[in-house]
Amino acid sequence: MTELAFQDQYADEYAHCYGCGRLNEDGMKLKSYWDGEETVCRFTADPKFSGGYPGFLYGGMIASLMDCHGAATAWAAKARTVQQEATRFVTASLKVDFRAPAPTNVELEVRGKINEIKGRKVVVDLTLSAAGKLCAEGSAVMVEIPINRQEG
Ligand SMILES: CCCCCCCCCCCCCCCC(=O)SCCNC(=O)CCNC(=O)[C@H](O)C(C)(C)COP(=O)(O)OP(=O)(O)OC[C@H]1O[C@@H](n2cnc3c(N)ncnc32)[C@H](O)[C@@H]1OP(=O)(O)O
Repeated sequence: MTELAFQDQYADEYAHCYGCGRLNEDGMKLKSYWDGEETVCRFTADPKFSGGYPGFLYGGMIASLMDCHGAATAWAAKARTVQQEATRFVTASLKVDFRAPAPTNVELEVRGKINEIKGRKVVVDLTLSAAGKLCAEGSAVMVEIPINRQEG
């Protein structure tokens, strides 16, 4: 049986994100999974996402990968620990330290680790590596959308 990605378990109304929404035809459709107590997302960036120098990814894309994987990790952590269906997490805060250039055309590995779960808030520690080399690290504060939020 193939494991379902976290993002593929979001309700349809939460599945339109450019980064990871399965229903966004133009998006990147990032997929995140458990790997023991950590989570992992793998993505190879097309050279069209280069930064100022050919062959290396622009910083906004690095942040975007960490952001979407962080939101998905928060969702999965809530589902696993509280054992209740989560709605969808949005990013309240994202901090990224860029440690080394990240290449395009090379599989990148984004990893998440739960730092804190408190009420609707989940804090996720994140890294992004290429071929085992750390390129970026940071953390995200993710907040779950209350069920009635969409109704105003
Ligand atoms: C976008 C929403 C539309 C909703 C209507 C329709 C929804 C339809 C589905 C949409 C699905 C979209 C999915 C998109 C996924 C992305 O792309 S995220 C995009 C970027 N992020 C955003 O646009 C979020 C904009 N910000 C917000 O909506 C609100 O500020 C937030 C994040 C929901 C938080 O507001 P809140 O619900 O009033 O929560 P609040 O009680 O203030 O804080 C909860 C906890 O988080 C902490 N916290 C809050 N902000 C911060 C911060 N900046 N730094 C550190 N800690 C913080 C608080 O301190 C608190 O912690 P504790 O005191 O409990 O320890």
